[in-house]
Amino acid sequence: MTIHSTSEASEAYIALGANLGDREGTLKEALNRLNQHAGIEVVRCSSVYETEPVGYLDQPQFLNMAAVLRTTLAPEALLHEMLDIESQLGRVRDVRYGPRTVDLDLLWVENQSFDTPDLTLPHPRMLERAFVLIPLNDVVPQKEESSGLRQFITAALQDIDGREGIRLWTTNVWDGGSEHSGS
Ligand SMILES: Nc1ncnc2c1ncn2[C@@H]1O[C@H](COP(=O)(O)OP(=O)(O)OP(=O)(O)O)[C@@H](O)[C@H]1O
Ligand SMILES: Nc1nc2c(c(=O)[nH]1)N=C(CO)CN2
Repeated sequence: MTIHSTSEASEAYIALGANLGDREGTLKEALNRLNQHAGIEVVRCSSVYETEPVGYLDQPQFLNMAAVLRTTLAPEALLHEMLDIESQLGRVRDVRYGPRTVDLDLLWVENQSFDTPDLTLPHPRMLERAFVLIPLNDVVPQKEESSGLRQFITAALQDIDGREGIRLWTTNVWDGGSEHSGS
């Protein structure tokens, strides 16, 4: 049986990236669409950073950011909504690690781990990628001892090669959007 929602809300951390079209506008629209879902509230956003492409190099620079959601959706259902929003915003999957109008990755959900063909949680590559870690560091509380996420980030930040290829784009990308439709 698949559980689509739970009555208790959980905190979920996501990464957003975009390197085609109106990158900043698409990131805002992805946040609006998440927040419009009755089971999802966007609680906090990082700054937006412009980053050099990693992995597949022959593509435009990305804008990357992270956000904290509160959600009553189970992780599989949340990922389903995120993939749906990627498609609505013109994401086409062709080149692995290649250009995209928007990429939404589910990084971490409190007290949850998954290892299925469709969902791995925590996200297996999040601690290797400065374009994920630096925005995530903005939104994870400095003194969060319970989940362990803060300790993982602090340790991983010490292992990455500084902030080369990562520039601040804007500190304030999202104004809260239109009303959240949940209670
Ligand atoms: N934690 C997760 N967050 C997002 N997608 C995930 C996760 N775990 C598994 N997936 C699966 O990965 C698939 C491919 O995702 P996607 O095309 O965005 O990968 P990518 O962005 O090119 O690479 P990467 O996963 O390294 O960021 C999705 O269809 C999804 O089912
Ligand atoms: N700078 C940067 N490089 C990438 C990114 C991204 O979001 N930012 N996403 C990728 C596919 O997951 C591959 N490479």
